[in-house]
Amino acid sequence: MRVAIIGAAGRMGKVLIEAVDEAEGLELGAAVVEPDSTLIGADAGEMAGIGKTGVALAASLADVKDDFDVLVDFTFPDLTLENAEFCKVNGKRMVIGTTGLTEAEKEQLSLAAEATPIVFAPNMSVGVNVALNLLRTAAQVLGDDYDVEIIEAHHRHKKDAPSGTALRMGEVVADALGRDLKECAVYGREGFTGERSRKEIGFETIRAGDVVGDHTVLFAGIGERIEITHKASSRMTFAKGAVRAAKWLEGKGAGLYDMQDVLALK
Ligand SMILES: NC(=O)C1=CN([C@@H]2O[C@H](COP(=O)(O)OP(=O)(O)OC[C@H]3O[C@@H](n4cnc5c(N)ncnc54)[C@H](OP(=O)(O)O)[C@@H]3O)[C@@H](O)[C@H]2O)C=CC1
Ligand SMILES: O=C(O)C1=N[C@H](C(=O)O)C[C@H](O)C1
Repeated sequence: MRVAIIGAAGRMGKVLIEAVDEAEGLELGAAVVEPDSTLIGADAGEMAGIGKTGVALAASLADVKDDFDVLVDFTFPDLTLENAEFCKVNGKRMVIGTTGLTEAEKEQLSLAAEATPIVFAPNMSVGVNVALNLLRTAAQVLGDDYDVEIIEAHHRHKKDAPSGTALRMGEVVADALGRDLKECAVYGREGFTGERSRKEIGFETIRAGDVVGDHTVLFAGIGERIEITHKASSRMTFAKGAVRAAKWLEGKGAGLYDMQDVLALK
């Protein structure tokens, strides 16, 4: 199966090139950088620091249309939606790690997935996806007696907040507690806020240095608290998940899937 990576010179893009190069059964078919990049034409592997791959960095998906079967996209919402339309029209499968999409943008993605199979997940690591199931269990057992707060930390370059993973964690916990996250989420606190309402789910965001991605969900009751924490120490954990998702897509029909489907955790 031939894989194209878009956003190839990005933090995730470079690691994805390495992960695809190492993966059995996958071949790097194309790597796309932004259209004004001075890197166009350079070898993708050399740019990623793994030596020659024989794949030249391209300026657009249209330029490499015949060179891949699956597109791996860790970029930003506008571009991801554009790419999903391209994949829909050209019969390409897709693995999407991009976060920060609005509800309307997610709806647009669902429409593209009616025509082509797409795995879309805010976090491709096995650990986070196992943690989502632990959170569901914890919330079901602890119920409304425990206050829920979600704390996440990422590197200084991250553009969206809270992280896609933190939001997904919030959705899972809210769902298990019979709440709607849109109604009970509180994003940061400042000033004279009054007492905490019992059913809110709080989000706290830290942006600092080179933190790859830390998430903690705190369930705090009277006399005890439980913290479920995941810490990513290398982006390779996300890239390996994306590789797994790309392989899993082979033979799948059109539809919007996530990593819980890929890992059979549903
Ligand atoms: N699901 C998951 O497991 C994970 C998801 N993510 C998400 O992935 C996304 C990307 O993160 P990260 O790699 O850190 O971000 P980066 O900003 O490092 O990467 C994005 C890359 O896309 C490039 N780009 C911009 N426009 C185009 C274009 N038209 N064509 C091709 N490439 C283009 C950018 O180039 P330039 O900088 O020159 O504009 C940049 O190199 C984020 O949404 C992040 O939250 C991250 C890690 C894990
Ligand atoms: O931007 C990042 O770096 C990450 N983004 C994802 C998110 O928003 O949840 C996943 C991971 O934590 C790294």
